[in-house]
Parts: sequence; structure tokens; C-alpha cells
Amino acid sequence: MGFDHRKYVAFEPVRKTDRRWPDQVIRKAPDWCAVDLRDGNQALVKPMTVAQKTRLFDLLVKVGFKEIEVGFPAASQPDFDFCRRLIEEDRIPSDVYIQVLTQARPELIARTFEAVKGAPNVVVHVYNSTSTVQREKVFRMDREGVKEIAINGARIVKSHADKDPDTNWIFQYSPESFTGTELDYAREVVDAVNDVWRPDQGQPVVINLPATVEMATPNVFADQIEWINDNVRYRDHFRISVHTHNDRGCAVAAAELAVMAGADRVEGTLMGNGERTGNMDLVTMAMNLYSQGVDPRVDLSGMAEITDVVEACTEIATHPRHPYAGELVFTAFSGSHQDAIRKCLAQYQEGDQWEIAYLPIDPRDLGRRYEEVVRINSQSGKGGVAYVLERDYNISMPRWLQIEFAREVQQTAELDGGEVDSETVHRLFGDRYLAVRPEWRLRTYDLHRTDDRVTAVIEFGEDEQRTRLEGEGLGAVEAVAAALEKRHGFQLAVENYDEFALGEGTNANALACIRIQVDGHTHSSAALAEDTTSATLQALLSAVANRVTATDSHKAEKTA
Ligand SMILES: CC(=O)SCCNC(=O)CCNC(=O)[C@H](O)C(C)(C)COP(=O)(O)OP(=O)(O)OC[C@H]1O[C@@H](n2cnc3c(N)ncnc32)[C@H](O)[C@@H]1OP(=O)(O)O
Ligand SMILES: CC(C)C(=O)C(=O)O
Ligand SMILES: [Mg+2]
Repeated sequence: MGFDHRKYVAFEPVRKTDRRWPDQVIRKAPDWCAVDLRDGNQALVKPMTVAQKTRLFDLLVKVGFKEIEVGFPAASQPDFDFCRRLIEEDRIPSDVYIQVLTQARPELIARTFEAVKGAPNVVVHVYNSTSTVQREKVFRMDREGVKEIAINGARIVKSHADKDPDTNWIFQYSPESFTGTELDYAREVVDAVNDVWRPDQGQPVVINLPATVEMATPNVFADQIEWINDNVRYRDHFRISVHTHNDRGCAVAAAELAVMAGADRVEGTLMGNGERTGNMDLVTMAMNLYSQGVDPRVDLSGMAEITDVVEACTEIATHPRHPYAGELVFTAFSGSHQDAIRKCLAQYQEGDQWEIAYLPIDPRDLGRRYEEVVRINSQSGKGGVAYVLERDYNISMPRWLQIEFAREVQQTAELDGGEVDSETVHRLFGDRYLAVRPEWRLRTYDLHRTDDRVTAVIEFGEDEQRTRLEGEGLGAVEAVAAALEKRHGFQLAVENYDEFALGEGTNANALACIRIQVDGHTHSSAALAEDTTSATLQALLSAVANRVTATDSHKAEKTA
């Protein structure tokens, strides 16, 4: 008893020597069938109301699905009523087939045909279970007996349809629990059904091969599909569909490999709602194709609407890491990812092929914004911090300041433990580098250049108490630095100094960043101003102010 793996037996792989699917590449989207309103619905704690089903149906149509399984009308009154509503209110576009599921039981098939009466295009989907376990333990029948259920069902479907030639009928058969069915037997049943329906004589047929329960790795499923594809009768005259479940977490992979193995059609649900761990997720598979440059033949650009409607109808929240749709899937918190994204995006031009590290697709294609791409916490680095200030505040920092400021942001993030939003990053930058004390505010400057020297005269401070300094040097910064050295009696070296013209969207035109060294201590500052010289001189004054304040408080501490 307990946690004992010996309770389970390994799935027998398919002994195949003519495997071709591994070399295939999907270059065309399969036909899609959305089964949200049936398989998705039957798995919900609270099955959808008619109003919810209608909302989800309208969304599926809007997204572009042309085959939509709308329910199991013989199972419940709401499913029946919903079907009637679609037809009687003329809600089904002329190029859309509604699909209805029924067991292969005469009374249920009859009721199903009642439900779809008057619809122009209908897929009647009949199923019975064929696996060894189901034959032996559920139906207690031999192979012939279970095959007879299928044949009977096929006959009854055909006879109802024959009575209603105004509808375009597609017949669909599923050997339910196909993955647990011996392949030769699955073929035998499928052939027997097609012998009734005769797709070769013009009857449109879908043979849907379900991984009702996902029992093995996706390559095994692909082998099963390729084997059926190679061995069934009438293969050129009907579509093979697959319907995978996600018990092992590989429903999408299994469907993709199945298409490589010859499947023409894929059933699934938006966001993967469905029995147990869910159905194959149509959003993920379609977007996987899209990200490979393949037209998915559905339009998922309104992803926010898709997740809103699916959440409202299923009452299941979207996981923040859900592929393509989750809140966090286009966000990088970690430093090296942010750095790479920032560098790639800086080189990206509209119309280029999308080659951005860590972003498999352009978030804007799904209605997302670059604003979400880089978010800051304690895992972030200088690239991310710089990106946020550039993106949201048009502030470019030199590399040396990025390194220094990222440490400050990191400390805040560590103290806080969570995310540091863009406004906080901006405020930290302003408080730390841009704040100007009134007594150090630059008021005027005057520069005189002779052949190789500059004489600078500056005034700074409050109105009544302005300080006037004069100095000389090779350039303006050196001249003012010399004046400040003389006034304060220290040695000042400018370690780094950068200035940037600012783009639109800011009041100032220039940003200057400076780092000075005084008596072995470094002090950095920055300033925004109308012109680059004002910005530079203000940055220098603020850096010196930092030094003077530091020295004063040190002296005060000693005296105390
Ligand atoms: C893998 C899938 O998702 S398959 C779809 C599953 N979806 C659903 O079941 C949701 C809707 N189903 C229902 O509401 C009900 O099951 C109904 C209304 C269809 C039928 O209900 P009931 O008649 O009460 O019977 P129940 O579902 O228990 O049926 C089991 C009986 O049908 C038989 N049966 C089950 N599936 C099939 C089938 N596909 N074809 C023929 N007979 C079948 C069983 O052998 C069993 O027979 P028994 O009564 O002789 O023992
Ligand atoms: C009815 C069938 C196709 C089904 O839902 C399954 O086998 O999972
Ligand atoms: Mg299913």
C-alpha cells in the first residue's frame, strides 16, 4: 500500500520501423474543432447556463472556429435548449458547422437529431468505447460485441440523416479510449463504421481518435496515429481528427506530433478546460503555429477578451503562467533576461523578423504592452532598471550610473521583499540623484573662452544668500571644479561625466550625470535642465553638496 510505483505497468510502445512523422514540419494549421461547450462543459463543477454557452459560442465564432461542438443535446435539457436556441435564433454563421455528441444508443441518437433539426450544417458525433479495459470491465463484451455497438450507431445516424437531406451532414465517429485500444482492433472498428458511411461515395466523415486518457509519451500517440493513417480503409476520403487530454501534461505536444503523423483536424478547448487535467489547449497550439510563421487560421489577437469570456463561463481563473495568455508570460523579473530583452528591443525595427531573446512572440500581437515586459524586484539588474527609466520617463543613464543605481533599487527591493514599480524606481532616482538643495541651486553661469582656457563665473543659492564663484580650467566643468576646490579646500576629481539630450515628453531638454571623487570618497549626482551646460554644472554642484553635507554631518557626529 501507499506510494508504490509497482502498482502500475508501463505503456507498451508501438513496434514501428517505418516511422516518418519525426521528420515532418507543420506548415499548415489543421482544421480546428472547439469542444469547449461539450467536453469543457461536462467537466465543470457548475455546467454552463444557456446564457454562458451563448456567450462562449459567440466568442468561438468571432475567433474563427468553423466547427464547434455545442453540446450533448440528448444528455440534458439545457444542452438541448441551447442547441435549439442557436438554430431558432439563427445564430450560426453559414460557414460554421455545429457539432453534437451522442452515445451510440438509438434513443439518444434520435433525440440528438431532434435537437439539430433545421440547422444547415451539422457534424453528428457518435462514440463508443473500445479499449480493453472498457470492453472487459465496463461493457463486459468481446471485440465483436463492441464493434457491433459502433456499427449500429453508424447505421442509425445514417438513417436519421437520410431523412433530412436539407442539412449538410458530416458524420463523426470516435473509438473512445482509443489510446488504450489495440491498434489492429481500432482499425477494424473504424473500417466497419466507414463501411456503413462510405466516405468514398461522397459522405463527409471525420474519424476522431481520442487520447481520452493520456497514457504515454506523445511520440507513442504519434506512432498510433501514423499507424492508423497507414492502415485504415478509405483513408483518402475522410479526415482524421485527434482529441487529446492532458493527463500527463502533454496534450498539446501529442496533438502537434499527431498532426505531423497525418492528422488533419484537432479538437480542443480554449485555455484547455476539460475533463480532469483538461483538453488540448487550442490557444497554445494555435499560438505555437503562429510563432513558427504559420497562419493559425484563428484570430487570437483579442486575448484579453478570450480569457475574460472563458473565465466568466467556466468560473476557472487563468493561471498567470498559462502559455501566451497568463498575466506573467511576457514579463521578465530577472536581471540577465531584462538586459537581453532591452538590448534586442533597442535594435528591433517595425517590420523586422521577430528575434528577441526571451520573448518567443511580440506581446503586442496579443494586445499586450511592452510596459509589462520588464518588471523590477530583487532578482533584477541594471539593464532592467535602466529599461524602466528609459521606457517610462525617457531618462537614459550612463553605464556607471546604471550599476550604482541598480544597487540602490536592489536594496529597496530586498527590504520590501516584492516588486518595485516603475514610479518607485523613478522616485528613488529623483530622491537620490536629482534633488537640489536650495542653497546649491545654480542661478547663473558665465563662460569666457580664450585660446585654450575657460573662465567660469557661477552664482548659486537662495536669492538673498547667493554664492558667487570664479574659476579657470580647460573646460567649464574643470573651471567650476577649480572654484569649488578653492572654496572648500579639498581636491576634487571628476571620475565620470555624461550628458544626454532628452526626447519629447519631458520639461527639461538635457540630463547630466556626474561622479566626483573627493578625498577618496565618491559622490554621484544628476541634474535636469533646459540646456546641457546648466545640467552639467548643477550636477557638479549637487555632487559637491553631497560631499559637504557628508563632511558636515561627520564633523557634527565627532563633536557630539
Ligand atoms: C470521453 C467522453 O467524454 S464521452 C462523453 C461523456 N459525457 C457525458 O457522459 C455527459 C453526458 N452524459 C449523460 O448525461 C448521461 O450519461 C446520458 C444521459 C447520456 C446517459 O445516461 P444514462 O442512460 O443514465 O446512463 P449512463 O451514462 O450511466 O450510461 C451507461 C450505459 O450506457 C452504455 N454506454 C455508455 N457509453 C455508451 C456509448 N458510447 N454507446 C453505447 N452505449 C454506451 C453503458 O454500457 C451503460 O449501459 P448499461 O446501462 O447497460 O450498464
Ligand atoms: C467523446 C470523446 C471524443 C471524448 O471526449 C474523449 O474520448 O475524450
Ligand atoms: Mg474528451
